[in-house]
Amino acid sequence: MVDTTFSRVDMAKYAIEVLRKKVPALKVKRYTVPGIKDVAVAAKRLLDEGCDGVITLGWVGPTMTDKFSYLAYSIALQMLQINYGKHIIDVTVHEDETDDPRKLKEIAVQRAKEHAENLALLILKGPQALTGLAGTGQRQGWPDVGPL
Ligand SMILES: Cc1nc2c(=O)[nH]c(=O)nc-2n(C[C@H](O)[C@H](O)[C@H](O)CO)c1C
Repeated sequence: MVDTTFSRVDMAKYAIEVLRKKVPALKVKRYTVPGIKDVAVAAKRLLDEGCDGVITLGWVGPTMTDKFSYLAYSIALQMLQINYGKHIIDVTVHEDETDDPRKLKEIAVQRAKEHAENLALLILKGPQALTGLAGTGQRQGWPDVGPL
């Protein structure tokens, strides 16, 4: 699990909490860096140390500079997961998703928890772990939108 000091919510705390409760056998390593542009190398180091997958907990500020940083970060994570053949679940909260700070925290907590479970399932049960939910309009942090 890689998180940042830039983030305004300690998402890793909630992700670890849910994993401890639901999959206590899973061993979690945590690596905290200053910001999203420092995350890719941390994720690479965790994979080099033998982790089966990584969840990244990023926070993107509201300015255009922040958004460009996110683009660079996101491309780096895509390249890394392709090169390693292991999942890197990119949990990102965009600070402008809502103007309400309480709602923003709720989004961050919920997104981190739900994706931590997704990664745990993919690691422990493999490619069909989420197949039962395919096409169901799942959203993390916001209410699910449901199937059409
Ligand atoms: C502009 C900017 N925006 C963000 C952001 O939205 N989210 C984030 O986590 N970090 C940001 N940073 C910091 C960089 O990611 C990085 O930590 C520094 O450039 C040091 O390498 C920067 C510099």
